[in-house]
Amino acid sequence: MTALINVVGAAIVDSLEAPTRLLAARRSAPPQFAGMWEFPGGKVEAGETAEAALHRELAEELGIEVQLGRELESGRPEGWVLNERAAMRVWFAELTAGEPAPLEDHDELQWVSLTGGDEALGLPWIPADFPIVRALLDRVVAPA
Ligand SMILES: Nc1nc2c([nH]c(=O)n2[C@H]2C[C@H](O)[C@@H](COP(=O)(O)OP(=O)(O)OP(=O)(O)O)O2)c(=O)[nH]1
Repeated sequence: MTALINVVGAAIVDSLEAPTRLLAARRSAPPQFAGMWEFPGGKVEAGETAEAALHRELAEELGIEVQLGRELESGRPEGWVLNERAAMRVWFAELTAGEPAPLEDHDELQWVSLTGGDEALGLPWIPADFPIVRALLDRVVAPA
């Protein structure tokens, strides 16, 4: 059996304390994901912690630094299942430095409302991300 690919993603919100908006990112590559929205992030590299990988990916992709908040629990240590080969852990995050820009892998960024109905769910996310977005909306409405 091949080990799962560990992916990390950030749910970047305007405020960890009282989130009202989420920063979604539209992928520009590879072709099967281009045009779909996702949580910025990427694969954890060998010898790297998940949190360090997320900070690295956010710096590379968006040119930002963040403070990580709590993890969006999936109920499994490996995180949210993306497909038969990969799972993604997702953390809430708040900007601490930089202005997000689509430097790498994305061609558009958009702040979407987490409080005004289903704006976030209206984006064409990568299909595997919809349960994650729904869980995030539930968490924001009813914080743990
Ligand atoms: N970053 C991210 N990847 C996601 C999400 N949903 C989802 O299915 N994926 C998939 C797409 C890819 O198969 C994989 C992550 O790969 P990636 O291309 O972002 O990773 P990376 O930046 O390290 O890229 P590379 O070194 O392989 O080129 O997870 C998501 O919300 N965010």
